[in-house]
Amino acid sequence: MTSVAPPLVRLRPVLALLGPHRPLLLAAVFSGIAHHLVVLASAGVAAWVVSRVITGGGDLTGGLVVLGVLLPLVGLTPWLESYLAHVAAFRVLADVRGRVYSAFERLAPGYLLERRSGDLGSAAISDVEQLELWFAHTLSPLVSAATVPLAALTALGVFHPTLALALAPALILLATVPGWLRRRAEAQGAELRARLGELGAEAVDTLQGMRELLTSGAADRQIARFAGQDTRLLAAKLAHGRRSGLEHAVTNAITVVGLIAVLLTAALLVTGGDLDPALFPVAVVLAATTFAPVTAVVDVARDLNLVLASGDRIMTILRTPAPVTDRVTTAPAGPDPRIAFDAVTFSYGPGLPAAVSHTSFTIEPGETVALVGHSGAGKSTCASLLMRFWDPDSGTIAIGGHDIRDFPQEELRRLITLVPQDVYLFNIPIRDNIRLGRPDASDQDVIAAARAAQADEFITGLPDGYDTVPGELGARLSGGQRQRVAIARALLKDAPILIMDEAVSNLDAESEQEVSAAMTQARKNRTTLIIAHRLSTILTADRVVMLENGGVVDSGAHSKLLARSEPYRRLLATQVSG
Ligand SMILES: Nc1ncnc2c1ncn2[C@@H]1O[C@H](COP(=O)(O)OP(=O)(O)OP(=O)(O)O)[C@@H](O)[C@H]1O
Repeated sequence: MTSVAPPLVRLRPVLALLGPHRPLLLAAVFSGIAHHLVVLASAGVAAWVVSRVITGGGDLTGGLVVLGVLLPLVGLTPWLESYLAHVAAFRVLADVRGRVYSAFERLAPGYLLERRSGDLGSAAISDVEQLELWFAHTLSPLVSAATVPLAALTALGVFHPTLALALAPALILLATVPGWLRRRAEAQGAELRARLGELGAEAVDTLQGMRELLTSGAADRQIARFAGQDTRLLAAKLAHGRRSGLEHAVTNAITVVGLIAVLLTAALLVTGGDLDPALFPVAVVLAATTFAPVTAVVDVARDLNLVLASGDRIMTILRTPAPVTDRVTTAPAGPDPRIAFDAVTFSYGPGLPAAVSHTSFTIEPGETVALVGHSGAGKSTCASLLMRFWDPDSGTIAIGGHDIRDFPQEELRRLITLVPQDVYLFNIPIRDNIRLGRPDASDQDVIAAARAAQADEFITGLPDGYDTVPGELGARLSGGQRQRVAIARALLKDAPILIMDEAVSNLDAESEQEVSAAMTQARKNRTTLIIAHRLSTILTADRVVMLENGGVVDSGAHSKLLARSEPYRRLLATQVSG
């Protein structure tokens, strides 16, 4: 990702993420300024005391009392700065993480299909974490770096203006160091974050597809691919490190040259009789202390490119508009679960062919309609449109006579339950997986739903029964078992409309019988749309709607279609299993 906007413009939205935590960070900034001023003052006073001891002159009590007051503050103020800045940063990070997760939900599933999940995971976790550098370690030092040197220059100027003039060039030069290689640094930051995201995505892909990799003998190739990406990440890190090291070296050199300049100037002023010798150590200590906050900022600024890149990646997610938005806040009262597609046309993006074209069909309350068609005919798209994952380009979909856009999405999805083909089980106990759509359901209700879905018997046979954790992606359960858990989930949610995407993969005869019994149970008293791949399912449907190239070619009872439609007979012969 290349960005042409200057860093301050790009950091502004990142700053806005502070939100209600602004006062906390402001308190950290004040503590930071106080810390540097206290260090400056105590170093100055200490140098003054030392020079009085060396020159053997006068009463030290006043200086020692001031030191006695300042020294505890030297310890307290940085602790306070660090504590407050970290509390603010961690709170902001928690907020931003919440906003990124909400954005995932808002953008699902369209945007998520276009991006790799490992890369999105990296944005949600490590990019957000990267912002800590900005909120906890950059903002406060940045303000201190701007204010403290001014105080030191003023003090030196009071001793002798030439001292301030000797220090100023080094300070100004130091402040410009992050700008020297800015473009290169930003490109490196973007590259590094992108490579990290890519590697995360590859790792997730590899783990998810491990079975396929092993069975196709492609594991070695994948390892080589992974190693290739790792090498690219290493190259990006080395480039970042080289530039960062160069900046560090330059910063050190400028600091030393600046100190020598003040030392020499002060020495010349003392020998020329223009500066009180007692002020010599004070001037040198002041100059040395002044560099600390500036170099601290230059040090963190070396990694600011990573913050900018992470901020860009996060803002891209937060700013992407949702594919569907709510236009109402309340749903129509108690709609009949009658579904009507009316001349619906939809394509997945500009320039792409219509996935569904002028499609019209209805499902009466309590009726089961089997949606059939060749692969790519538009069956899943119809189901996605009914759940408003996308809105049609033209035409309407209505439930109980109300356009589905007249329901808030949450209310609409409360009316519908989906049993997908590829059931996703979370790595939490089976009982909580079943409870997903109704978290307040009692254990008895969970068990009743599992019984109705023919799942209770196998669940109670598992080592931990309903407390068994099904493993990542439900890996410890068979396909038929996962489907029955999903049906139990649907039964427990008890929505009036059911969408089922029947599994294409072959289940063994026993599993198939159990899944089909569970499906029959789930369909009772519900308006059901089944994306059907089996004749046995089609036979139990009240009506069949056949799609071809996104449009309805025929609909009616199976027996009638069988008698009158050649495309339907061909479909049954080639695509539908027994
Ligand atoms: N996310 C997407 N982006 C772009 N095109 C898509 C997307 N999903 C589906 N399509 C395209 O839309 C068309 C309809 O796909 P859809 O998944 O609805 O068909 P289907 O009948 O459900 O097929 P299958 O039985 O194979 O699942 C196909 O041409 C497909 O390539």
